[in-house]
Amino acid sequence: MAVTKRAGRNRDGAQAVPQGRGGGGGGGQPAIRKAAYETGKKKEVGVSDLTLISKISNEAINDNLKKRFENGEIYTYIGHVLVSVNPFRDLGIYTDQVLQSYQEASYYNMKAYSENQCVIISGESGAGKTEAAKRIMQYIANVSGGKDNSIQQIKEMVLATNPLLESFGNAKTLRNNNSSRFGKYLEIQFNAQGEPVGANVQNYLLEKSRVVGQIRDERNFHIFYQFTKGASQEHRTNFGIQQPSTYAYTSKSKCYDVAGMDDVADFKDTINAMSVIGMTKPEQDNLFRMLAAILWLGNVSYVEDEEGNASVRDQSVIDFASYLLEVESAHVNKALTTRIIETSRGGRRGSVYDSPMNIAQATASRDALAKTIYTKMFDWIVQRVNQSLRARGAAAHSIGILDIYGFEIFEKNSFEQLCINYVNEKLQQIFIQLTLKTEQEEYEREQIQWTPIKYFDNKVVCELIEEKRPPGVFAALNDACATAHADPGAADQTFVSRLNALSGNPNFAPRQGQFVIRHYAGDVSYAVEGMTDKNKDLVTKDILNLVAQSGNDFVHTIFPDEVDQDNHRRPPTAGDKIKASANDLVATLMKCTPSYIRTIKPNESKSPTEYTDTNVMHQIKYLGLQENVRIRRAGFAYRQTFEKFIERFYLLSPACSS
Ligand SMILES: Nc1ncnc2c1ncn2[C@@H]1O[C@H](COP(=O)(O)OP(=O)(O)OP(=O)(O)O)[C@@H](O)[C@H]1O
Repeated sequence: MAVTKRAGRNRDGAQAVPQGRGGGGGGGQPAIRKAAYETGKKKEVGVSDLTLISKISNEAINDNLKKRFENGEIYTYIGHVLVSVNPFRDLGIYTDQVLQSYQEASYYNMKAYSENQCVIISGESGAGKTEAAKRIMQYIANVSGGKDNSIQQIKEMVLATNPLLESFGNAKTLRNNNSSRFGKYLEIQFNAQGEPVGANVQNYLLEKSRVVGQIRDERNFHIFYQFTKGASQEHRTNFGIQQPSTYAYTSKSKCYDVAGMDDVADFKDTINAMSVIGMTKPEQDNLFRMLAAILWLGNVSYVEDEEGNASVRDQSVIDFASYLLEVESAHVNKALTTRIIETSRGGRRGSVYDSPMNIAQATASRDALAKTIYTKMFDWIVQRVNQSLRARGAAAHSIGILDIYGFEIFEKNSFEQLCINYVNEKLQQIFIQLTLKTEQEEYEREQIQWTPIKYFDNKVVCELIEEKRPPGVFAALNDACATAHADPGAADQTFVSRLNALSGNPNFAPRQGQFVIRHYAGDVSYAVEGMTDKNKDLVTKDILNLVAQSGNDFVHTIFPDEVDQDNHRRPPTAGDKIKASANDLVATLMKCTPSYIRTIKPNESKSPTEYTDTNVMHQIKYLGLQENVRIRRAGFAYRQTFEKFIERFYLLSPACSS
């Protein structure tokens, strides 16, 4: 957490005089102000700020973090950057009393300097980003005053977004039992007195493929288990809800429970969070009805008829899904076994007819419907949260907290990992730009004597993925989607041939059916199969026709006026969307004063005692901590524009004393 122990010296805990070289500050802003002295009784283990270590090396940083970790000290600074090592246990340090004794840099700076702030939390999957984000929210709620009812209500709602969005957007993965499968930028708006008056959530790319399948020992989104285990009798009767083993979408990976997680209790928290946010019972029922529809759609299976076409195995399953979606069962049957084909002649539209699908195509179309409903529902939840959190009164400033899915490498990596890792590259790029690059450039510009400190600039990897010309990975994918039309296998092949153009790139290597990207955090091998299909991300005409016939108002709400499919301009692909939102995010973050939290995962076993040197060393290296320490140590601890310096310290001038 970007929080420092409050110093005893000044009333507000601020250090009145700028330090000399080599301490806190940095990033061009006095982001975190360090304590003048430790007020706690505990003896400091190692150094609490890595700029103070005697010798700068990856090994020395590791030794220091390890010593502190083993002593229950998970937070260590590098000037204004906070390094946090996941303790995998409750340290009992987040009590109200402890929170009150701390001073969080972004909140303080927002009030003191009237600047919008952002906290960028990064680190690999399971390193502790979401927990850190929650602690910051808890801290802000704790110290931001406001006895007023509406302020209290905003605080409660902001905190309630966590259990709600986690239920629908988090899942157990091999790397993390509560892994965020979507990205989130929460912006809390404050009035001139520093009281929260509203908030806004921006969500990024939900991993929707998880709705219809998970690998062994992973689960679907938490909500599916919460609902099936904890549903009320009313929902069980009306929506046909049984235990998770009943449904293909929650039983294929044979993983129903997560150690330390109580789905039934969590379900109560989810419902409670919905109520706090202001979701009415009918609104909640709408969501549960859609969840039930998804679960029952997953149970639709097919047999092959004499012509090799897919035919529904058990009509009663379709009938029940149709009842939930409020669509005639014949329409669902048709949408899941045939597809609309449109002929064109000489660029003109020809005739339209239904073509039967084989089992693989029918299964894909069933899954597409389930995934689409879930994504639309998730977007609706975020919108609904934003509607309730709309600012009451004038917002003067804001603090944004970015908690995005962490960098991940699995045995098999697909389009989802490419997008997740791409966003992580973009965040690393911001960190490099603002902490390693700009500062050195500034010294050079101001002709301050400076020995350049080398670091790996991952800009080249961002370009490899996102450049239009020469075409990067996303452009190659788009190109393949545009040229190879309906057959996904052919599109994947075209993609492979387009990728060949990248083979000279040192951060790229084509492999048989795969390609490797040398990311800042490690080499990842991506499987080509299915990538173009995922990139296309089309809501098919068949699905749109189906939902258009629904008698359920909520279905129409989540599928508002869909893209005009007759418009022949290519709709944005999933790659286009993630690229655009990642670049918007970067632009938003660049407008704020940043604080950074670099989270570290000490072991793979999620053990509270194990500290695996090789794992941590790898993270220390790719996070660029050593370079960060070098620059912070050699650079000026306090760097501020003259205007802001005056604004902050004019009272100390003798000229102001009379
Ligand atoms: N400060 C902390 N105190 C106690 N436990 C923690 C702390 N931070 C993380 N954990 C434990 O580690 C788990 C993983 O942390 P978290 O979900 O925050 O990781 P993440 O970086 O957000 O991962 P992902 O990218 O997969 O979403 C938590 O569920 C919790 O059990």
